[in-house]
Amino acid sequence: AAIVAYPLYANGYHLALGISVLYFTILATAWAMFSGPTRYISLATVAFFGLGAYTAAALGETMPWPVVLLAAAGVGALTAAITGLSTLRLSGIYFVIFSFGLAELIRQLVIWYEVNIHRSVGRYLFSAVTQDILYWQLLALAALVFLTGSLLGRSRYGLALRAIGADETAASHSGIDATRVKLGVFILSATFMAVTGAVMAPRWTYIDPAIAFNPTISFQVVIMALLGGAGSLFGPVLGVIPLVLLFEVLTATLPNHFSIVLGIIFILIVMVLPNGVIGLIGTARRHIPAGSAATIRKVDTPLLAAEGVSKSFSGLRAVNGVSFAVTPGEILGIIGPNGSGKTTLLNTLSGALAPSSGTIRLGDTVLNGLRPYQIARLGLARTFQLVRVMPDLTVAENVAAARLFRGAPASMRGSAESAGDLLDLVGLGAMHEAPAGDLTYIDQKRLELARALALEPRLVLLDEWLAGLNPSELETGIALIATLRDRGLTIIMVEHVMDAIRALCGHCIVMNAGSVIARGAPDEVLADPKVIAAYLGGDDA
Ligand SMILES: Nc1ncnc2c1ncn2[C@@H]1O[C@H](COP(=O)(O)OP(=O)(O)OP(=O)(O)O)[C@@H](O)[C@H]1O
Repeated sequence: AAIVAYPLYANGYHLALGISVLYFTILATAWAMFSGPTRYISLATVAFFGLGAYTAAALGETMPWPVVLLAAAGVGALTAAITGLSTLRLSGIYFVIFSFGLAELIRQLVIWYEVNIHRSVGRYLFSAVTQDILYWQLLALAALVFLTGSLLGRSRYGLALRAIGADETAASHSGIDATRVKLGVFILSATFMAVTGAVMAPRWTYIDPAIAFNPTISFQVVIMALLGGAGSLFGPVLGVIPLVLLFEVLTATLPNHFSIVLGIIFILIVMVLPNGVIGLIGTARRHIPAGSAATIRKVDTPLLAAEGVSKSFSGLRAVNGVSFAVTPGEILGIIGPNGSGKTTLLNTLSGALAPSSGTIRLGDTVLNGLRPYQIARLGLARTFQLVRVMPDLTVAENVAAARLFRGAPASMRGSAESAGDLLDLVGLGAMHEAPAGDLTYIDQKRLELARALALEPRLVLLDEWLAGLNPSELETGIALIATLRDRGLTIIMVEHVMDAIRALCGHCIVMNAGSVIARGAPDEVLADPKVIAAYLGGDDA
């Protein structure tokens, strides 16, 4: 009530401060909605904010205010969709540079438009909006951004975003369409920024590109979100309040050194408070969204067939015309010396690499040209030779991430129980709430398997899943794979542990220099002189 009634008892200066707190709260929360979980550090905030302000300046005097706000939302969303589609494949520093460049590009385009079409660089916006009304509009928008952030965090998209931030490759192979999820939330976040710009526009009366597209706004928003903690919904607001007050003091006392102080504050925050103030208070309770129940289905139709699959890397033919088929319930072994193309072959099956030629079919579906998340959703799961878990997510969340986009959502309880069943199955029953990054190497491998199984796969690709296990762990691991086969799961395993190949595989193929040199029962192929020669000539000798 005190916050809502604030304009009634605050003086003009305090109301202006309240407005600054509110608009930075919206911008920082909207920024953290996308950049917090994905860790794509965007400096494009002011691009959307400025577009919103300009939309209001252009339409504000001729159209009803709700229509102006809707138009600003539309312009922000459309710009985010166009730029996001082309650039959200970038990550790390490339994305940061792009986002900074985007703000400058849009500023230059607006200047060009104003000079050449509108024939005047600035615009006046005379509106009946008083400071009180502006404050209440921002308050309503802040409530909406928190509500949206809360719903997003609870939805499967919230966990999907965090999975993408933790390991985008693993997320894609768990059935998450990373590009679409990132784009959707980028657009949502940009829409809030644009509407904030429109709501703020009447405050200035006169708007020109230097005001509306002031790059300092983007940096301030990043600093505020990081100080508070970009990883949680209410983190950014904890950074906004002290920094708005500090910037107020700095602008009054050190107007010429403002940028230097801003830079120093930024460095201090990153060094001293990498997880923000909220990180000091404690990790916010995380939510495991609903997924579909994970049970392993028995399938009777022929499963995977590769015909003449090749993959070349700039002249090197890593996989050369490989053909094989896997029948349901079978474990196919792929063996061969180091560098013979086994992992590359698995990568073509799972969509991580597009084959240069040949056809791969899962059931009746041709997999060529499909993206990893599409193949994962068809029921082809995988583990990685170099283990890939999503380290900041808990063990249970890692498993839940793989169920987000499989089938109809189940109730929260049903979902959690099935995650528990899977974790029990792989021997991680007691570790649900542990961060995956804290697990031992072996336990991370188990978690990868549980995550693969959470996709309800028809086929699982295991890339040296048994490597590095001690003899008793190996025995347990072999028994676990046998259990999965007995439940009807089909498995392709690349393995150097020959005892496991003998114990588990009905058939195997032997690769050397990209080609299949032998195929058949393990004992037969391992006695084949060609195979012995390949191993003796290879790095394993
Ligand atoms: N992305 C890539 N770019 C260029 N060459 C690659 C790439 N990936 C693999 N190769 C090359 O392709 C060949 C096959 O590699 P691959 O990793 O598939 O072999 P492997 O049989 O899985 O080996 P290992 O048993 O050591 O894992 C190697 O010569 C490797 O250097």
